[in-house]
Amino acid sequence: MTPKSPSSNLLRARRLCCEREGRVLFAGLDFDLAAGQALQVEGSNGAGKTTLLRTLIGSAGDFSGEITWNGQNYPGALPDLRAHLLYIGHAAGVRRGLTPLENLAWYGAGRDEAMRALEQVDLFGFEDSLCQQLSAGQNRRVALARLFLPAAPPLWILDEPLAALDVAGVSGLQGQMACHLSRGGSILFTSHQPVALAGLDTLNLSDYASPQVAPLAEEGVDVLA
Ligand SMILES: Nc1ncnc2c1ncn2[C@@H]1O[C@H](COP(=O)(O)OP(=O)(O)OP(=O)(O)O)[C@@H](O)[C@H]1O
Repeated sequence: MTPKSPSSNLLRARRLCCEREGRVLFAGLDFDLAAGQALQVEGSNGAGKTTLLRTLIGSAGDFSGEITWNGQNYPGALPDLRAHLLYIGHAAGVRRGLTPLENLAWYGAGRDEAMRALEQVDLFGFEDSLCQQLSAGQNRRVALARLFLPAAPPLWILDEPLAALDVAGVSGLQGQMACHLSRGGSILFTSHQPVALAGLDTLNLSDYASPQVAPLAEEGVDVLA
């Protein structure tokens, strides 16, 4: 197989619609994510941000519309997408019975590169502590340390990466995101906080929300005041 240049990496959605429990979360959603581009998915609680991300990584197959990766349609594109993807979900994917070093080793990192990544997220001295003994913010930093490994894949999909981080943590992560973009990587992420990234594009799910059918106050139907 001929290796693709970073500039050929492109995630694209057209007329994307997701529905949960009979409720349309978003419909008619279009976006392109190219190499070197960052896209922040915005929307209120329950708008469907996590659902969108899980759909894009192939964990939720119930959607209508079209998603392509490098020109190939889902679900056929998913094996190649996953080979180029680093996904950090809401739950961060940290194995709490392991140490930070062991967590990074699970993702294939050698000790030296894992130590360097843990230093970057200010976890030096905690590398051998069990994650279950670390704070919420420190566990988030363990998850985010994967972004600081030299072999980090080109496409990052991150669900609330800034959650639980202190000011220095936010600043360090923003710096690493900028560095990734400058190397031709791409990032799609959610955040309820503003993120300082040059050239950041936004995708607000409220622009794609369908009007919901209001409950009818029919005779014999109880409607809460
Ligand atoms: N597997 C599922 N089964 C049923 N309903 C679901 C499922 N996944 C999500 N939902 C519903 O879809 C809606 C959107 O959820 P989602 O987690 O995508 O929102 P969000 O925009 O990420 O919210 P938040 O900002 O609070 O994290 C919610 O009402 C949720 O209950």
